[in-house]
Amino acid sequence: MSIAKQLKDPSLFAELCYIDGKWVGANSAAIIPVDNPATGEIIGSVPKCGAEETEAAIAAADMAFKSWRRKTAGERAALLERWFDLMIANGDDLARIMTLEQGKPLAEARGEIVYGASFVKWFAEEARRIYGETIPAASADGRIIVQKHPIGVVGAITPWNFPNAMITRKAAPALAAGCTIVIKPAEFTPFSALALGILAERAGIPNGVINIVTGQAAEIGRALTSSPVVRKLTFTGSTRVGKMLMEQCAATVKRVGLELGGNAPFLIFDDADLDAAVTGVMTSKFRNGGQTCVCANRILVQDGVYDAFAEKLAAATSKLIVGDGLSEGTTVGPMINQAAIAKIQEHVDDATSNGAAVVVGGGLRSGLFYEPTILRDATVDMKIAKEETFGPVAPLFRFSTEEQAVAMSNDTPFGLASYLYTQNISRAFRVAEALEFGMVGINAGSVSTTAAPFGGIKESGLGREGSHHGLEEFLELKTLHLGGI
Ligand SMILES: NC(=O)c1ccc[n+]([C@@H]2O[C@H](COP(=O)([O-])OP(=O)(O)OC[C@H]3O[C@@H](n4cnc5c(N)ncnc54)[C@H](O)[C@@H]3O)[C@@H](O)[C@H]2O)c1
Ligand SMILES: O=C[C@H](O)CS(=O)(=O)O
Repeated sequence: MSIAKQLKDPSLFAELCYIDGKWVGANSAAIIPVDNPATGEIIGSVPKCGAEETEAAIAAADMAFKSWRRKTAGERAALLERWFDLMIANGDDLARIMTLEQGKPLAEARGEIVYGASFVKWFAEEARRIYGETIPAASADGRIIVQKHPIGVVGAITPWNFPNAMITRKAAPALAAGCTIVIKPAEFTPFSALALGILAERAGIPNGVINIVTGQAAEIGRALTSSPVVRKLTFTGSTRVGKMLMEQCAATVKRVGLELGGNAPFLIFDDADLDAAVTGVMTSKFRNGGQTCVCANRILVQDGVYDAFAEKLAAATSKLIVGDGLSEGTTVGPMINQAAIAKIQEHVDDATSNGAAVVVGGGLRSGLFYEPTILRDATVDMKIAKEETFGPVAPLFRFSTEEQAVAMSNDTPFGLASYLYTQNISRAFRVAEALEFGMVGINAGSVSTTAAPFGGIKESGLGREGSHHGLEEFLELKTLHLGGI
């Protein structure tokens, strides 16, 4: 059945791009089919745009910037509030679109819609708090005033794993700051993005303020990064592509915001509350089938609780229900594509051929459905220790001392999220401060919330999203010097 027929409001399903307030196809009329990873069925198509259409979107965003930046913070906030209200009101349809194109269980998709919308609400409120500064000058009659201005037209490139929230976490602060935006969603999940465009239009956000271009990633990316009009590129996705885009942005000295890959360690000490730690791992590891940048990738367990923890985690994992995200009770949906399955299997095969033992799962069930898997006796030389698996596989590593656990954790070029479970408050702070990661969950399996800065260090990225820090990323400081210095 077509997506539209499954929606309360079929008009939320768009198969065209949104440029300058108009719904348009590619200039060449070429399209890209989009499938449902749970069934393999083609569920629609989107325009296969390239440089020309992206340049048109940039020009529209540039024109709209002139008037959008001049709106009062209250006016921008009111439009964002209306966009938020429409997301919440249409939450069921947005969630269904997401599950159909991305695969995650419907309950998780609903959760993402609320999470995604929360950024719009948050930054609508923050728009009113873009304060400047006055600084005492060196001379008695001098004055120094610091103003904050929107950076300009923003290019945003987003991934498939969170097709709604990764867009709103960028677009909402950009618009709140007075910027306009050109968004290129992932080719696997364009319909969630386009539905957000429909709701932005209905909210009355002016033409050209939000533009959404689907199509050829490299060509659209190149048009965004090479344009002198685009003053900031914000990207969420793999470290490989992020590095390439950063290089491309150098020619026009754009500001870059990069939310890249992770390799999160999850430390469980002998003194941890083991049941709480199991709950934490289940939340962190299996959300979105393990396809989350902050997912626990390496689970490090201290000697004294290793066996007990492995047993408890295996029992909890065995209760997960793999299936179509639309089926009642499903807790783990399909992986996004064959390449994802191949990488997961490669990691499991490499681990087992080097001494790891499968406790639960370990293989493909059918189609793109991979079994939730627990591996014991994982070691640091395995691929699974070095790369992001991005699937429902939990490898258990063993450690003896706190120092060893910290060293193992930090032995990665990535630095996004990390987690630790202990009941010793001194250890909690000591270890958290020694972990080289942008975020640390202490007795917490989740670090994702609107109010907190989200982002990584090292090769996991640059800049922060969410929180009041997320707004600063879209603002430039301008210093006015009055009188003598
Ligand atoms: N740090 C974070 O906040 C965060 C959040 C979500 C995902 N991620 C990371 O994203 C990765 C998974 O996402 P993915 O597979 O979609 O990543 P990806 O890098 O393949 O794709 C991300 C986006 O970049 C586009 N893209 C691909 N090649 C491009 C090119 N040459 N030029 C311009 N754009 C290009 C894609 O079309 C997509 O829109 C994982 O590594 C995950 O950890 C990070
Ligand atoms: O994939 C990583 C995202 O940032 C998702 S979330 O913000 O942690 O939900």
